[in-house]
Amino acid sequence: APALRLRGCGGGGRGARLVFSCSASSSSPSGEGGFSGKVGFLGLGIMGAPMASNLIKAGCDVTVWNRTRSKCDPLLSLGANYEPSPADVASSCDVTFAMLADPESAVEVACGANGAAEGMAPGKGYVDVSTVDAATSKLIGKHITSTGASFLEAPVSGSKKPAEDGLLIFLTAEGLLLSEKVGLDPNTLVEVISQGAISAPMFSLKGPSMVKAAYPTAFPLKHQQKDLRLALSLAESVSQSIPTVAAANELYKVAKSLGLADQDFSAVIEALKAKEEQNK
Ligand SMILES: NC(=O)C1=CN([C@@H]2O[C@H](COP(=O)(O)OP(=O)(O)OC[C@H]3O[C@@H](n4cnc5c(N)ncnc54)[C@H](OP(=O)(O)O)[C@@H]3O)[C@@H](O)[C@H]2O)C=CC1
Ligand SMILES: O=CC(=O)O
Repeated sequence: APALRLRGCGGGGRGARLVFSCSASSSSPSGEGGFSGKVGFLGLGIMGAPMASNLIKAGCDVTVWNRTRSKCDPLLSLGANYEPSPADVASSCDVTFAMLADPESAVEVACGANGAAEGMAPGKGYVDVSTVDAATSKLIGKHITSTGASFLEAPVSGSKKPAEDGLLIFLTAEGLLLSEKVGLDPNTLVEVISQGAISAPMFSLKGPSMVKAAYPTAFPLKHQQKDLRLALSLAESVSQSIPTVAAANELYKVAKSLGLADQDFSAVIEALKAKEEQNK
């Protein structure tokens, strides 16, 4: 049977990295515990679709659901099963992943009517890989664990291409990126960032788009601005000053007002260009 392995490594505790793999063999080469079974996937957008696709290609028995039903079709062609609601996916699977746009959709899919929590039970697991804030994650965790199921918050660092290539880095810290105030070991933070897409390679990934002024969407600008909003809100809650994020957020807001919300976030450079024009 195919095996889906979830194991924490590196840093330990709140800063641990999640190594996630699905292989056609049930034996773990490292000898560590894993599990075999049915895998659910909720949210088949830019990121979710290639992640689910890789699971299927690796031999996992995958069941999908997406708000817009038609986005399931390519996955069904690859052999995925379909269920009509998050609750149905959760009840028919051993572990269910969710890759949703933002906190609101993550809560709706997990805790709303016919949400995943309704299909959870002891022995099952729910892994939210969307990028959300700590309060949202705790709320979802509360709903899921109240059913006796397990919950893991595991946002990913990477983008469309790393998702397609199976090279995403899963971050399993409870409170992300805002220093010891939110309980994160800064050494682990540095280690994790140095291995992720938010290290210097992001510049080589986005720089060419900025130079060409062509922004094919890998990570929508609207989602980047949402993440800045989440970071600002968390920082506010612990009175932490994050001036660079605040400044970046202003720039992303300008970019959104220019109609660039659905472009790749590298289009933020257009906001700088607009400011220059204004100052002429
Ligand atoms: N793109 C990237 O490079 C990266 C993105 N992320 C994070 O991953 C997450 C997903 O991003 P991405 O795949 O790019 O975004 P997309 O906009 O492509 O996908 C968003 C998904 O959320 C679903 N969704 C939105 N609102 C609702 C709702 N109210 N109810 C149910 N489902 C809903 C969409 O369904 P529908 O198809 O019906 O619209 C879609 O499946 C975000 O949290 C983002 O911050 C993390 C790392 C990199
Ligand atoms: O949400 C985006 C990321 O790369 O992290």
